[in-house]
Amino acid sequence: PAPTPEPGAIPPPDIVRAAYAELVVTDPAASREFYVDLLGLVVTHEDEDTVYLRAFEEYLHHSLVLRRGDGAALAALAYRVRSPGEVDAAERYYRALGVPVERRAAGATRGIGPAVRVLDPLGFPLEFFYEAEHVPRLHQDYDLHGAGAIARLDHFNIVVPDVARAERYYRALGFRVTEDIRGADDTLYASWLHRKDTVHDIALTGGDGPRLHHIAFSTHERGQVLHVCDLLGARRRSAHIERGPGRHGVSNAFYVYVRDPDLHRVEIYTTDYYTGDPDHPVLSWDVRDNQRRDWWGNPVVPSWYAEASTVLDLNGKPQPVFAREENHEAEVTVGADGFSFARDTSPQVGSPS
Ligand SMILES: O=S(=O)(O)c1ccc(O)c(O)c1
Ligand SMILES: [Fe+2]
Repeated sequence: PAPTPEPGAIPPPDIVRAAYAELVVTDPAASREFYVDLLGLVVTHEDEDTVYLRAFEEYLHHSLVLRRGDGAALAALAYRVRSPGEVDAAERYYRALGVPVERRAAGATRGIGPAVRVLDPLGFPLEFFYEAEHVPRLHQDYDLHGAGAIARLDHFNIVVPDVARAERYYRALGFRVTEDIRGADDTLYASWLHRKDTVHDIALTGGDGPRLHHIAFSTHERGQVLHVCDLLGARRRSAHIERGPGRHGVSNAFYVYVRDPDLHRVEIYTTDYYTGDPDHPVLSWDVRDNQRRDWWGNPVVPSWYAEASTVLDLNGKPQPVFAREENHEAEVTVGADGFSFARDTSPQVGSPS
């Protein structure tokens, strides 16, 4: 079981939201072209090995760092905490869990203040910070926005072998579950948890892990998601589109997934829903419901279930991946994509009567 502290032993850090990801990329110039020229993110700072990117609504230095390395991987998922003291709280909490913990001086990552990096019990390199350099917010610089203007980073999605264990760990960190996908035998296939008042800051996808499934950016409107797709088509780069566009069942968000030059997966996502009241109810889906992952019942491409990014430890070493022991979602559903039934019981078009 995940080493979670006795309730009330050491309080977890007060986490505000998912704030930035640091990805290792093998060709920063190719990655820059993808994230800037195709997705439209803004360069806050760059040197020959590193590019610091942000979206138009963001005033912190960056929400994505691309750093040159030999192998594509996740170097860190960073959460913003509510005050400088909560960085110390993060250090105390994770030292009590007995996992690797490193203090980082201001500037260890350009634009970020004093921070703590940990290798968490799930095997993910997490960073907790408060202070960060403010840079101009471009939310009304409409002359700089493309028609697909990305507003902000929204969430991380990680692949973990044991979703229930991971969910316990994140709930102990103060995250609250908004939606999940369960089997008839109560197997937990996926779970979405939040700190900010949207559907999630972190999503847990059952599979061989630790691996990074995707990072997601939000736009304000569905048309902006569609423009990203149209722009990729216009540039003859449609091969970057992996899944969608479509409407999610879980979260109700409109989405598309693209793969970057290193095959890191990025979701462009919009119009999920408010989750800020204390009694916000959990929405549970049946794994056999073929509208759970796409509200229109469109198939989930196999690569979306199977492929994910390698995760590094605090010394930059790729983490071993452990096989999921429970059922894999892609295998428990039947039919074209493994779907078995829609939410209603109307006869399936084209299915044998
Ligand atoms: O495919 S799902 O509807 O389960 C889904 C919902 C929200 C997400 O952010 C996501 O990546 C996937
Ligand atoms: Fe997502």
